Amino acid sequence: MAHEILTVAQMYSVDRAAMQAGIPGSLLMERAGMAVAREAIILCGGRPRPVVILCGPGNNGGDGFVAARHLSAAGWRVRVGLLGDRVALRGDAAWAAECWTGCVDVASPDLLSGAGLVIDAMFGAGLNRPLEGQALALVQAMAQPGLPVLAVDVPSGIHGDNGVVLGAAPVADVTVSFFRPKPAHYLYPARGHVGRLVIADIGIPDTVLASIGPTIQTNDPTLWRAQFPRPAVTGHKYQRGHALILGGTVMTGAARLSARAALRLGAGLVTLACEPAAQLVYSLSMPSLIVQPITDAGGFSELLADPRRNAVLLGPGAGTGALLREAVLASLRAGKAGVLDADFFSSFAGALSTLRQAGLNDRWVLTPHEGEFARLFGPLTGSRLDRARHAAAESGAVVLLKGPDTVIAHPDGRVRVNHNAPPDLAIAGSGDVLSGLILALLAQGMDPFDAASTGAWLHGAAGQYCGRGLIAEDLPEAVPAVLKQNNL
Ligand SMILES: NC(=O)C1=CN([C@@H]2O[C@H](COP(=O)(O)OP(=O)(O)OC[C@H]3O[C@@H](n4cnc5c(N)ncnc54)[C@H](OP(=O)(O)O)[C@@H]3O)[C@@H](O)[C@H]2O)[C@@H](O)CC1
Ligand SMILES: Nc1ncnc2c1ncn2[C@@H]1O[C@H](COP(=O)(O)OP(=O)(O)O)[C@@H](O)[C@H]1O
Ligand SMILES: [K+]
Repeated sequence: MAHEILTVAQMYSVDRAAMQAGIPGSLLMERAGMAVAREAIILCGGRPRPVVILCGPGNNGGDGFVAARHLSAAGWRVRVGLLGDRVALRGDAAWAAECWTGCVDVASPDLLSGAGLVIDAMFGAGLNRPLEGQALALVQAMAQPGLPVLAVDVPSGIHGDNGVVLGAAPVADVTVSFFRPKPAHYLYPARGHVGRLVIADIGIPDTVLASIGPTIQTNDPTLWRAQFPRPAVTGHKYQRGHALILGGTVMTGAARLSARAALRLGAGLVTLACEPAAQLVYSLSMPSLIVQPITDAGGFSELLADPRRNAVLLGPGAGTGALLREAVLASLRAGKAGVLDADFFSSFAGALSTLRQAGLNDRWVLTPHEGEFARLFGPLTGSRLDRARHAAAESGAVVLLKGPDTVIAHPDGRVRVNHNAPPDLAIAGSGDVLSGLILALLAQGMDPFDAASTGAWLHGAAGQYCGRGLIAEDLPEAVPAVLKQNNL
């Protein structure tokens, strides 16, 4: 299964490389339009419906003309509406329009009356400004209840790279794109407009990717299955890593959730360090948890001195006092691997250089949600993907930017987009479970970028497994079933 996501610029390079390899652009367009026609037939259960195809002035419109020809040949009643002037069509789009022998109307909202399906072939990769005028009116007209929409490449109005809606965009039932997906197919808000995504093979050989060097991937077990830690037959607990968590005194639920997740995902031992006032809460919560009372950061440093304690989680429920700050700096200086989450971001707001000086590097995973992200990194611009990548480069650490489209970025520029998380995960404590999952994988020696990817995916899978009504406590308990289900 292919995991690459290509930016619009990379897709244009792919196009050029395919043509240099001797595949004419018109052939690519022919196959693209055929794929669109095929998916329209599937969408309508094989029963022809009156279809309106709205074609734009570029090659996206060209795909529409090809689809029109194939649907018409299959016995469908096809009306084509063109946005712009027919004589202004160029290149392959002009060729595709010439091959269409039916009539071509001026694209207008009236055309849609009586339609059983609309194919949106107005703008794809070439969208370069917000929709207005007639294009905007057409998108608004597509929002009729009960009118299915099939989008070609991307719903018109969606920018392929950043997932932003420029003005307006239809909410498609199906989007048919070609060769590889674009970032917008996975990033919100665009993802909410894409519907079912079909990536059609239009005969571009995978070999063209060698010269492109894609850096963005969709997150999936095939990327990290081979690195997933499994207990050795003759292994003992110390070979499965010893995770260390700093627990707070007031919000004790957070660190308990993290600890539970770390234990469930196979960390050999989990120690939770806390002030004596909270010791009983933690001790009584989980018999398998080791609880170590500490009175200050010196006590935490003593725990760090044991090299077997190889992975540290700092932040969930930890409060924003001196203890957390000093524990973070001591852990970085000690050269541990770990996860920095939750209260860590308030404690180190705008203090990236302090963290870097203390030794923040790619053994560490930062797991902010949008608000926490802005606290540490400031108001960065660009897509979530751009911002996570920028933050990873700036911090030197792996950055996992949480959300329905969690983005995981490595400082070397690699990025993965997670896409299996159900909205049921948007609940208190859910992020604490995620950081505990990643901690367990780091403790077991997994590469931090893979650990973050694996943690995000398992978190999404656990959310799906529990379904509606889940609470954060359910997620660690779902881990054994999810591992079994996925043969991990
Ligand atoms: N391998 C591949 O990738 C393959 C790609 N293929 C297809 O090619 C598509 C890309 O084609 P493309 O480059 O011609 O761009 P496209 O999306 O048609 O738009 C450009 C036109 O829109 C105009 N325009 C832009 N924004 C506008 C706005 N807001 N409002 C109004 N006008 C606006 C812009 O006008 P201008 O900026 O010049 O004024 C220009 O005329 C791609 O999405 C896929 O469907 C397949 O055929 C096969 C293989
Ligand atoms: N709409 C959503 N769909 C899917 N996952 C979501 C959605 N909203 C949040 N999440 C996930 O839920 C978790 C919430 O984490 P966070 O905000 O840190 O919660 P908490 O601090 O209460 O633990 C993150 O893993 C995030 O990716
Ligand atoms: K489109």
